[in-house]
Amino acid sequence: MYTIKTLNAISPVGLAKLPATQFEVDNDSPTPQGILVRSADLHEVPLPDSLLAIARAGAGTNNIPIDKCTAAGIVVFNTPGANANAVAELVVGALVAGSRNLPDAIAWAQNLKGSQTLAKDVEKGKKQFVGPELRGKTLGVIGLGAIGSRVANAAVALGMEVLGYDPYISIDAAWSLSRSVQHCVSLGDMLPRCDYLTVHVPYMPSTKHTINAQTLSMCKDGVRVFNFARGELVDTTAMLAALESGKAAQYFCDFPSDELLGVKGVYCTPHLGASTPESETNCAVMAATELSDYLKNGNILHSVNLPDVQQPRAGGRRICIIHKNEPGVISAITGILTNANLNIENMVNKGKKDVAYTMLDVTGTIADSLTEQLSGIDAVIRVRIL
Ligand SMILES: NC(=O)c1ccc[n+]([C@@H]2O[C@H](COP(=O)([O-])OP(=O)(O)OC[C@H]3O[C@@H](n4cnc5c(N)ncnc54)[C@H](O)[C@@H]3O)[C@@H](O)[C@H]2O)c1
Ligand SMILES: O=C(O)[C@H](O)COP(=O)(O)O
Repeated sequence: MYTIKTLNAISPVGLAKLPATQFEVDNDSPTPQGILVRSADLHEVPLPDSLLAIARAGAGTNNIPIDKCTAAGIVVFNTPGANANAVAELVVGALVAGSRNLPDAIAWAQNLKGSQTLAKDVEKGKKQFVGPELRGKTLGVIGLGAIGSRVANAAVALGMEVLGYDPYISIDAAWSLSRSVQHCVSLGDMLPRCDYLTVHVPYMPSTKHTINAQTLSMCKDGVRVFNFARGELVDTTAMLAALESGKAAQYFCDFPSDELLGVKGVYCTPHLGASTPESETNCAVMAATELSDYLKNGNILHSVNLPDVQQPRAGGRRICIIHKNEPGVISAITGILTNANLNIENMVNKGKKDVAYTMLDVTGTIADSLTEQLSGIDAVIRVRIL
């Protein structure tokens, strides 16, 4: 029986992937083997020794202390692409809403309630909300992953000229991108040409303040900026100055902060990008499935800190070892298994940066001391025998 703790509301369709015969969901457990989380911040939360895996039902993992998890042999999963459609639709909605001044226009129309001259007021007042069509305008997309590529393709379909910047684009994302999206090799190549700019990169130290005073200065006057990725990607002080000077006309942001709220030209939504029933279900199902397959079978799919390793069971017992990615570990492991008179039926080893994962299916009698012997190898971080 595995104990799973959920730190945010996780869709019941996802939790149904953890049947009560094998899993108990106990949110008060001090010793869970698995955690299911959305945006709850785990940086200051103690990680118990019992914890084997954390599954983030969503894309961004900046709320999880990844290096600390890796050092403790805790596998961190996310759910790539599972909420991308929800975010992309919201961004397209924001592009239209921003361009046509819908938030201000709606608020203005609400204030007409009770007017005796409503129809006249409408016709007289509407000119203040005139805004440009998207067709023929230029959109810059920074980050062409699951979300950025969908936004770029949708903008092409709306008749926009689309510029894309992503020096690390994956092969899958590149294949899914419309051929009309123009490749920019630098932000300097893209920013001076954009009427609209949207950012879809993960938040990491290297992407902090991707939009800053310098990058904003390269933009066209009156640029409209959309940030449905992470608040930290945009330097708020620089953004507010750009709005004040007219360099930027609008800033749509899914991450409200006190400085942003109430400022003319700023439109904040309450982190709504993934908040659709479809995406909540997709993310929860994917996260629960990843967690279940790792806990029961040692298989790793969509981990952000360990290599993806999966293989069907080949009989006997399965030994799963997380270890440092350095020479001599495999021979030390196989030496111990040989001395223990165990036969290796199947074995796979993969590394990712400084860490590696070795999974072996063995036949023979496993002694109680085997976990301790394998854990005694200097480079070994965690051993599980399933
Ligand atoms: N508002 C929301 O509710 C919501 C929902 C989902 C995701 N997000 C955020 O959006 C981000 C992107 O999500 P995704 O599903 O598209 O992720 P993804 O991993 O599919 O795509 C990210 C892309 O950014 C690119 N990239 C990385 N560093 C870059 C850089 N310095 N310059 C340009 N490109 C760079 C990567 O190559 C990749 O193609 C997530 O990390 C998350 O922070 C927000
Ligand atoms: O990175 C993500 O997937 C989003 O920010 C969604 O976060 P949420 O699951 O808390 O809505």
